Amino acid sequence: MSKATDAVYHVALRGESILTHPRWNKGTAFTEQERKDFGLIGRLPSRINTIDEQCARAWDQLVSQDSDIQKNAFLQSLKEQNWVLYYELLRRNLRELMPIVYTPTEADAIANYSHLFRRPSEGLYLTFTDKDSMEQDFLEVTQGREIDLIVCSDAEAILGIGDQGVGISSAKSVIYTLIGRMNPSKSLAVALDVGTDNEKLLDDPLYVGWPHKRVRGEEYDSFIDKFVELVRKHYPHSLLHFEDFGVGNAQRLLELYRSKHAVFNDDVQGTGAVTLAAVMSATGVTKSRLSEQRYVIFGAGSAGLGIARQLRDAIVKIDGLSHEEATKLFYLIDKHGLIKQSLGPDKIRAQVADFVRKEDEWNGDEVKLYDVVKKVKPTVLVGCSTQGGAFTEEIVREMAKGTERPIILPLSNPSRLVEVDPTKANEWTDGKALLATGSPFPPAKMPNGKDYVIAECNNALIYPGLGLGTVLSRSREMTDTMILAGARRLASLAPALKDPDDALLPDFADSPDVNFEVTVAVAEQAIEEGTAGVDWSKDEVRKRAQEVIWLPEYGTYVYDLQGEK
Ligand SMILES: NC(=O)c1ccc[n+]([C@@H]2O[C@H](COP(=O)([O-])OP(=O)(O)OC[C@H]3O[C@@H](n4cnc5c(N)ncnc54)[C@H](O)[C@@H]3O)[C@@H](O)[C@H]2O)c1
Ligand SMILES: O=C(O)C[C@H](O)C(=O)O
Ligand SMILES: [Mg+2]
Repeated sequence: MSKATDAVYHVALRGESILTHPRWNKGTAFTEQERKDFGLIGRLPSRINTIDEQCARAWDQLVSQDSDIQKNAFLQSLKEQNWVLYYELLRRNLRELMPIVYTPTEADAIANYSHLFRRPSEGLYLTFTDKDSMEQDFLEVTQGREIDLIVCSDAEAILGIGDQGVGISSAKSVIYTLIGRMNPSKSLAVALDVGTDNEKLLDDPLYVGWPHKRVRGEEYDSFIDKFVELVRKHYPHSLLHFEDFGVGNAQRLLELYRSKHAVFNDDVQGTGAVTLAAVMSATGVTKSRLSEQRYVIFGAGSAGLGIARQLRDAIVKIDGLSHEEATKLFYLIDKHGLIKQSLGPDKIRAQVADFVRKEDEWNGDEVKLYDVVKKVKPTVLVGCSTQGGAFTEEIVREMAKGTERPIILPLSNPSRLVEVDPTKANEWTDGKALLATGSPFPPAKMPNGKDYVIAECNNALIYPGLGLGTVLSRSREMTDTMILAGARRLASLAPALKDPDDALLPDFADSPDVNFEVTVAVAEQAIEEGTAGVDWSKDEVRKRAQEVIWLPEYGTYVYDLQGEK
């Protein structure tokens, strides 16, 4: 592992410029020598603090904030001042602070982006009206930087809260550093502002984005294409991560670009991968195979379809069923009920065509979730519908009649949109349900009085590893088999495999080590299948993965006009 503490950095910034640069600022931790060399003596109070003392001070200030959203804003401003302190504070308190910087609080931060706005987030804003100067604007922000990872969003479907216009979220790139231990200088968050159809934002005089209806169709496509081409031209080896695009674009853009560049759609592929790992873990508990399950997926949008495809492909690959046989195990439900032939093309998106059920199996127009559960007797029920409370007591109890250990994964975020509160699902199934949720929830009580830990089945548990494995192996593509390798590695680390009463997935406190393993698995697979741009042995993959780890430690600075800025 790299030891930043021993690292010596040559830095070309002095005085105010180094104190206001979040990558280089150490605040009161600048040493005596550094204060002399960088012109800081008169700019800092005399006492030199350790990182421990700085963390203690920042923690006291953090806990004095009244609400989670204020804590989120405090941490955001800490990030703008001092990356090492920010990431170290989060690293030390990962479990407690993840829900503040990420889901669920991040949903509120994005929804209130314009009102909480103090200064632009570090990152790049590309607005439709400035499309002609896009390359210049892109280079203005990126020039001279080595960038491995670009996280972009057009904010049309932010978690389950819908269209948020220009609410740039650096939360997803923060996770690459926090959990993936990636150097934050090497990632870039990009807001693609193509307008918004959110009337509340359009009517809000304080809205900071482009107050215009969303651009769609060819104009939208050519804007996105221009951006992707810039990424390909200037950062051909980068990973381009798409986040929270609308359902009409997520899968479509992924298919359009995935053979040309290493692109990744987190909501489709990351969610598919983490859910596969959760189901593998749960079927480990029930000692059954993936191909022996009956799957009901409630909400057939980006996440639902990604999950269905990922599970289906794993069944083919691992259990050897044919594509058709595996597809038949799935029942997808969207807002018009079960996806079946009679709904017709208006109500069935092209992407779900594979999963359309035959009409002769079903009567009636719109078949509701309860009726599907009653007839199909699913063993696995997944929620990604944005419909809080949709898995009612009646539905959960009906499911429990048809299977001994119902696997119930209500994945919609943020917390208030969860399809069923896991405590309730546990109660209604007498502690039999195997549960994981998209947002963090407290443990439920088992009938024997023990806690049942609710695993967090959130794509953040795996996407940093999927991304870093792709970047590390210099792959031009993130293939389905690379993703499958990452999901299988994650599943192999599930606590429930050791103790069936334990959580279905590893805790977020362990997520850095878990993602390290995923990174290694993805890179190994890329090398084995020939997608990688390197040819390393397994030992070397592990060694290289360790070498690129970035830790939030200051190191020693030497003032050097030729140094880094
Ligand atoms: N846990 C995770 O890691 C994770 C990852 C991705 C998405 N999600 C969550 O899943 C949810 C969906 O995300 P998405 O990106 O797929 O959004 P999406 O908009 O692409 O999909 C939502 C789907 O739900 C359908 N839907 C709406 N009302 C419904 C109803 N009453 N009954 C059945 N279906 C209905 C919509 O028609 C749409 O197809 C969000 O809440 C999101 O936060 C969780
Ligand atoms: O952002 C998250 O917490 C997970 C996921 O990407 C989502 O859109 O809900
Ligand atoms: Mg998302």
